[in-house]
Amino acid sequence: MPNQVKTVSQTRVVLAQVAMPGDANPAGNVHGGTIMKLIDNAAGVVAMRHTRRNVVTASIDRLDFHYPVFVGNLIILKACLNRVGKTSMEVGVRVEAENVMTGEIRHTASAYLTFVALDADGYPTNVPELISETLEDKRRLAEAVERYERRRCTNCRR
Ligand SMILES: CCCCCCCCCCCCCCCC(=O)SCCNC(=O)CCNC(=O)[C@H](O)C(C)(C)COP(=O)(O)OP(=O)(O)OC[C@H]1O[C@@H](n2cnc3c(N)ncnc32)[C@H](O)[C@@H]1OP(=O)(O)O
Repeated sequence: MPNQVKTVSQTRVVLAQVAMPGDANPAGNVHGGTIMKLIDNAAGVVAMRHTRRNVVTASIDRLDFHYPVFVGNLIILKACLNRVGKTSMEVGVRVEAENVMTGEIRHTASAYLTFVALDADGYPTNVPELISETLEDKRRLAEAVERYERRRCTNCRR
């Protein structure tokens, strides 16, 4: 049912993956590009669950890595839909790294991604409405609207 209205909680995902030696950069920490791909996948699943359509990543906002992720850490990605436009959606992703031996969890990165839903011919198509139910959902929506306005202003100056 592609056009069915959905709540934020209906599409949120938590993905977890153990960081393996093959994920490491030459310094032995997890490669930033590996984390970026996981972020794109987690956010993409949320956008697909909301639309039940093919989606493409249109943009990724500034991405800061606060702490290194080490091989053996459990990488946990928490993603949810913040805002929908006409054919686009903003998904927020929080990345945590858990040391499974000690239980220590560190917030290592956050990112905001915009996805566009495509119809069967590959053209942008309308996305379902989003219901922001909780106070947290509403705060995220308000912040997403601010980011959308900022992006629009930046694009206008080009
Ligand atoms: C076999 C199946 C199994 C499936 C089960 C597995 C599930 C596993 C899931 C994994 C999920 C992975 C997810 C990875 C997804 C990729 O990796 S996609 C690859 C990288 N991305 C691309 O190649 C996209 C290339 N770009 C494009 O195709 C086009 O520029 C776009 C993004 C479709 C936009 O097209 P356009 O003609 O510019 O569209 P336009 O009508 O002007 O704008 C449409 C909307 O996009 C917005 N927009 C356009 N550009 C931007 C921008 N730069 N920034 C923000 N918003 C923008 C507009 O504001 C507008 O928003 P609305 O007002 O409608 O809400």
